[in-house]
This record gives sequence, C-alpha cells and structure tokens, in this order.
Amino acid sequence: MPSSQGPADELNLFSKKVQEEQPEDFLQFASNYFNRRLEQQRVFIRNQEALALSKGIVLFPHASKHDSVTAAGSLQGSATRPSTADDQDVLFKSPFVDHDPHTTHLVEGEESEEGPSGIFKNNFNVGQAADKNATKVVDPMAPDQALSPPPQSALPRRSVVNPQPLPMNFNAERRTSVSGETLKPSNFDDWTPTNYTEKTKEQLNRLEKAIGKNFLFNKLDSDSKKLVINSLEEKSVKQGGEIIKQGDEGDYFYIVENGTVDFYVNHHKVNTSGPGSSFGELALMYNSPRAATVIASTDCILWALDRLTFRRILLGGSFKKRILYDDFLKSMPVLKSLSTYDRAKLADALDTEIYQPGETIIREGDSGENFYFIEYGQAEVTKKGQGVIARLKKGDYFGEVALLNDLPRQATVTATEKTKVATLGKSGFQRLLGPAVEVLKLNDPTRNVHH
Ligand SMILES: Nc1ncnc2c1ncn2[C@@H]1O[C@@H]2COP(=O)(O)O[C@H]2[C@H]1O
Repeated sequence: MPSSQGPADELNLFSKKVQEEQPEDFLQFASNYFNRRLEQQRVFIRNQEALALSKGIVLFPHASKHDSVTAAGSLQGSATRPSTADDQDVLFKSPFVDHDPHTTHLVEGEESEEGPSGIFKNNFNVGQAADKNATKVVDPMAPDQALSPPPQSALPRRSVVNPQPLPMNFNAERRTSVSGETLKPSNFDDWTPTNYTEKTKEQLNRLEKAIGKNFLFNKLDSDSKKLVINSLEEKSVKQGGEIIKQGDEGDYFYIVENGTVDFYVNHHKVNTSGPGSSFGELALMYNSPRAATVIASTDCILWALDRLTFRRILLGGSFKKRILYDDFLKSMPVLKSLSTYDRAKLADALDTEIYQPGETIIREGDSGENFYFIEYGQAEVTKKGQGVIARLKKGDYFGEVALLNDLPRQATVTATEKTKVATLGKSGFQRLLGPAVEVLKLNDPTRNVHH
C-alpha cells in the first residue's frame, strides 16, 4: 500500500476496514486506524529522507545534526510534562520533528521502523508475552492486519491533561516518531515479541550453564529473563566464519555458548572472548554501524537476540547503567579519548554513591580504593595545614592521585551540598580508563611532587 493516498482513497480503505472488523468501539478503532496510517506515512517520508541522504542528497538543507530536540509522541502522547535531561536525544532536525521541548517523549526513533507508538499496537505485558497464545505477531505497520482496539486494561496509563478538542490539523507536518542516536529503551506496553519460541528442556539446561550467571541475566526479573531466553535463536558458526562485519547495520546481539570469537577493528585484532561472553550490543544500542568485525576463532555455538527484544528488555535492564551514564561520560573532557566501546565498558563498571552536605567522601591519609566523578552537587578539597585547596562541581573528578601514584589519599574531599558521585574501583580504573589515564596523569595536581 502506498504510504500516502488522497482523502477519498483513505476513506474508502477505512470504510472497508470498518466493514471487515465491525468494531465495537468505533471511535477507538478510528483513532487507532488513522494514527497507524499517519505513522506509516511519516515512516515513508523518513525512509525517503534516509534514502536521499545515502545518495548524498539533503532534503532539508537547513537541518543541523547538532540540534538537540525532543522526539514527538503521537497524538495521545502530547500530554505535557517538563522535559528532562533524558529527553535530550541528538536528532537530525527536520521539518517533521516536533521541536517543542515540552512534548512527551513517547517513543524512540527506531519504533517508526518497527511499529507505531503508544496505544496503537496490541499491548503485551511481559507476563502475557510469556503466554504462547499472546505471541501472535502483529505487524502494526501493515494496514491489512486486524485492527482491533487493545483491551482497556492494556492501555498505557496516561493522564489526560488537555481535555480541549484538538484542532483538526494537530500534529500536521510532524512525524509521530523520529530516528536518532538514542539509548532509550521503550515501554513494554507497546511492544510485541517477534521471535518468541519456547525453548526445549535440553536447550534451557545448556543456556542455564552457559549464560545463567552472565551479568545480562542477573539484573532481569524472571518474566524478562524468560522472555529473553525464549527469544534467543541458536546459531552454529564454523571456525573462521564471520559473525559480524565492521560497518554493517546491527541486527542481532550474541551470546557465546561454546567456542571463542575474535574482534577486529580496522583489521587489527583487539579482543578475544569465550563461553558466557556476549557481543554485538553497540550497534543495537546506539543505532550505529558495527564497531568491530567478529570472527569465530573456533567452531561456535551462539545465541542471537533480535535487535528489538534486545532494546526493549536488555537495554533498560542489563545495560541500564550505560543509559544512565552515557550523556554524562560523553560530556567529560578527560574522557574524550575513549571510544563508544570504552565508554560503554566504563559505564558498566560504575557505581553510584550519594553524600549529604558535610559528609566526607575521601579522607586524607586513607588508602585509595576508588576514583570518583561528580554527577551533581559540590564538594571541597582540604589538606591538613592548608585548608580548602579546591572546590569541585558536576563533571569534575577526584581520587585519581592515590590510584595513579599508589599513595594514600593526599587530601580530604567533603560534600558541601547533596552530592552524587559515580565511583570506579581501582581495578576498573587501571583496566577501563585506557588512554584517559594519560590525560589524568598530565592533569595530576601533585605531578611535580612525585616525579
Ligand atoms: N575494542 C572493541 N571495539 C569495538 N567493539 C568491540 C571491541 N571489542 C569487542 N567489541 C564487540 O564487537 C561488536 C561488533 O558489533 P557492535 O559494534 O554491535 O558491538 C561490538 C562489541 O560488542
């Protein structure tokens, strides 16, 4: 079906659908139907834009890659709430994007490829999804699919803040969702698992052995765990087989049950990993090209998880810290030299601590165990006999001197207001900061004293 037709064609199609479906709740049905059509049309336009861009044609020359805007929700998503730092996706600004920072960020960009947002899909919650009967795949983008309204109980609970009738041209000229580099997982409410197949007992046993203790699964509740496990697809790869090619688009996330894989960045081997490890998450998280080529260095048995299930479940669960810390780490000058991969690994290793005003975070003379980034708040650095020697604020770091030089703490750091810090343990500091350590060394305020 073409993405957009004249009003008469649209109405004809709609009448046909109404006759076929005989909906009980006509208005809900109509609302769902036209929102779906709208979504299809916007996706079509977006794809045209992408196609044009891939051919070097800029359809919207005024657009700027660096504009930070909030993705628009669909009609139902227009309830207002204040925008938060989390809303600040960097998006390619186009005339189809709503630039109102107060518009609810209902969905992330990828959904326009996979299906429309909000209430217009059949809604499965995790428990339902685990039920075989609930796994019928409904492609909400296909207008030929049954368009029955979701049960009331399945509707997302959104409060109506604007009871005024909406103008007929509300939302005109804007997409219902937009594409962007985003780390936000979406609501469970508007998602249907696509690759769900109950695993056999034998497969479950193997999976339990191979990945049961993997960090990916430790953080999931039992419903999500079940959903992920039953969405995994088993893949055998022969030694030498290419599993991922650097630069390709991301489709699957992989877990290694058996065998080892090698990672190559620009043809240089950078890593090897074995049973229980996982890879292929970066492209799915950031909607970016594959960052490395992955080759089976022995025969391998892998489990592959599709992009959407990965995003909906693992991104918000197992990879939550990456989402939490991504913007923050990106904004830190001292970490500028880290790659996306390095930053992701660093985020995995961070923990959070909160200090009240007056509380000591580290004390002069103690042994140094952690390195700290200030997420918010303020602290002062004092040294015996010298008083306050520095004040620290959001984005600053401390605690590196002891770790760099293997010395006791050289000063005391005390929160002067409520302060949240991200902490990195000693081993993580040495292992994960990579090239940033050189910058830390150059910035070491006691450099001349020790060297
Ligand atoms: N040094 C590395 N740089 C980038 N990716 C790596 C590296 N080592 C392992 N990988 C993994 O290789 C994967 C290639 O696909 P992705 O970019 O989706 O995700 C990547 C990581 O999971």
